[in-house]
Amino acid sequence: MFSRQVTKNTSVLARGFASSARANRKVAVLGAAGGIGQPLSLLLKSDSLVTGLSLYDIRGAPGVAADVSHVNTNSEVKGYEKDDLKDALTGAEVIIIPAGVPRKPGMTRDDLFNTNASIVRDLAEAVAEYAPKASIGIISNPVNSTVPIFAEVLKKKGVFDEKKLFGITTLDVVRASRFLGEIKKADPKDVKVTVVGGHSGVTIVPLLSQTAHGKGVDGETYKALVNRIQFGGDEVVKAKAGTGSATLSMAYAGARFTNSLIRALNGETGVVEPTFVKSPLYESEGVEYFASNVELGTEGVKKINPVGELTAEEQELLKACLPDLAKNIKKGVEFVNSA
Ligand SMILES: NC(=O)C1=CN([C@@H]2O[C@H](COP(=O)(O)OP(=O)(O)OC[C@H]3O[C@@H](n4cnc5c(N)ncnc54)[C@H](O)[C@@H]3O)[C@@H](O)[C@H]2O)C=CC1
Ligand SMILES: O=C([O-])CC(=O)C(=O)O
Repeated sequence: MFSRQVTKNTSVLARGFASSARANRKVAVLGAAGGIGQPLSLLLKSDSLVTGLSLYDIRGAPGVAADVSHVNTNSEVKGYEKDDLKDALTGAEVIIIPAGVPRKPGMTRDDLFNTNASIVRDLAEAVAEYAPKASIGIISNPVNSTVPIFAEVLKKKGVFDEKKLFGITTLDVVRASRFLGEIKKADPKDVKVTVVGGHSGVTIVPLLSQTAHGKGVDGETYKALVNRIQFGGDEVVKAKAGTGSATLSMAYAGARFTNSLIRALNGETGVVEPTFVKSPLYESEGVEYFASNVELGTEGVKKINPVGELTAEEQELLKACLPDLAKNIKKGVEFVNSA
């Protein structure tokens, strides 16, 4: 099902996602009853690498758990709500977080900060207490700020491991692959696009020159494609007309990321996913977190790949990205430390 950046992968239906040497992983989803949480939980239930599924939401997760638990795969599913966060998190090795409000038309992701920052902070406090060694994937927006918020809370609690905290930016490469495939009339599974930076507007930097299919795209077509990749989320927000943002494609992207992470944790080598992590790449320019292709391993982040060679246009895109990204990161860091 998942066409991935670097390693091979085939149909989930054919093999229940990829198999791996040691398949024994409990995954917790926080925000499991939401627009993303429900289809993500279903996809994780169909992933043979997920042996336990712990579904938590402030409301509704036991119902979702009862529903997906009837899917005839081997994993155990349990649902938790309200104050049951401790039980939901205990023993979780991977925690995926789509908790928080989505955008409405006219809003930026940063407009979600006021509501989602405190949701993510509170969940980070619980994770620090009940699952401090877990690998954590953050979906909640604004990702450029929620990842630093999560990190600052874990630092305060003395349990921050930069190898184990990931902002999930997979949807950007999923979109880029699909949109470029449409233009080149190619099967998206053969179209791999590297996307770096952050996860909002101009902080999303597609590197089309680094893929064979992207090389010939220029002029207005290039500009329109870059814009569509950067603002793909807005396309969905507008089409949903006030009822939310991308949920199904995000669930697909989140399940792909989780599957890659588990395969790497289980010892598979050569697993590479784009993800927003604590990164040295632009630290000297005040950007402490940055998405690029990251090789995953048994401890989480194994190797952060550099962005590679950029065209003049891509250098301009990166120039526009860095100051915005630095601002978003600072806002997250200050939210925790000025409280
Ligand atoms: N990283 C990415 O690429 C993407 C991120 N998103 C973001 O994902 C988030 C969720 O989006 P949707 O699922 O569409 O929203 P939704 O409103 O449908 O679901 C959110 C769920 O979070 C739950 N929730 C709220 N506070 C909680 C808490 N303290 N603990 C546990 N659960 C809590 C709600 O009860 C609700 O069920 C939004 O912030 C959205 O912007 C959306 C699409 C892509
Ligand atoms: O656009 C949004 O608000 C949701 C999101 O992050 C995306 O779809 O990429």
